Amino acid sequence: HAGNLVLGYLSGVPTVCMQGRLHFYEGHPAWLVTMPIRMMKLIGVETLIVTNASGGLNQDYNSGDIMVIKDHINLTGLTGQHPLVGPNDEKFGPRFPAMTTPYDPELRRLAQETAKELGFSGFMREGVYVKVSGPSYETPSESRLLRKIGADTVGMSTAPEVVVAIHAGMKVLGFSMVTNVVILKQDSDKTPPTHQEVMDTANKRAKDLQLLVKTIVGKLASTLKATESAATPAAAMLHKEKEN
Ligand SMILES: O=P(O)(O)O[C@H]1O[C@H](CO)[C@@H](O)[C@H]1O
Ligand SMILES: Nc1nc2[nH]cnc2c(=O)[nH]1
Repeated sequence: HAGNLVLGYLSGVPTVCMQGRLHFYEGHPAWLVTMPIRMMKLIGVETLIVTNASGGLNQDYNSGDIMVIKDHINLTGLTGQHPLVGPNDEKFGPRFPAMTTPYDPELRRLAQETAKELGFSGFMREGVYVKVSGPSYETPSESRLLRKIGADTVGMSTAPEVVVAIHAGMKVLGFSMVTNVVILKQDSDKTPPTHQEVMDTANKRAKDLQLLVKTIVGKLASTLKATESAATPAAAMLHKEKEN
């Protein structure tokens, strides 16, 4: 991961883009992993679009599919590594935030509609993402467990960032790209996952996901109050930059 924070305009909308993210398995505590989300909130970001690479637990899924995230299971959060543990900062949100609808239904509908227009329907899905700690990939028994509790894809990120975004009142849209189909059976003759496979599949599908996100952001432009004004600190900074 490049580790850059890129500020600019995407389809005319002031945008902050993270080139890479922090992960819990790298040794960072959950609150630090999600710090960039709070930073985005403070500079005026209203909508968060998250993407990830994941293993397909749903055996109908293929490598290269893009799943619109309908809901998540924050497994590490449920078991104690929750990003909001510690004193609550009321400036961001309440002590006990609801997580009933973390992924905005209107944005999900827009994503599916846009994907259809772009001819992407053949590889679009909608389902549930489960976040585990990693860094090891799952054993077949662990994968069957995750499938049984209702997950369609599995990965090592995203859910903590989304929880912090929802706590702070942001709208969220999420995409999970299936980079490998998870092995559910013991003694399978299928090839075990590798990070190289994950990166290769992600790179092959990257242009499609980029176009999808760019088109969605373009459609959102008319509804975002910051677009043509310097309504937020980030937008103000970018407007100034544009004028110079
Ligand atoms: O979730 P992202 O960061 O997209 O990446 C996924 O791919 C990596 C494993 O190959 C893990 O980091 C996992 O979480
Ligand atoms: N935990 C997990 N993370 C992934 N990221 C990409 N593929 C996978 C996978 O199979 N399991």
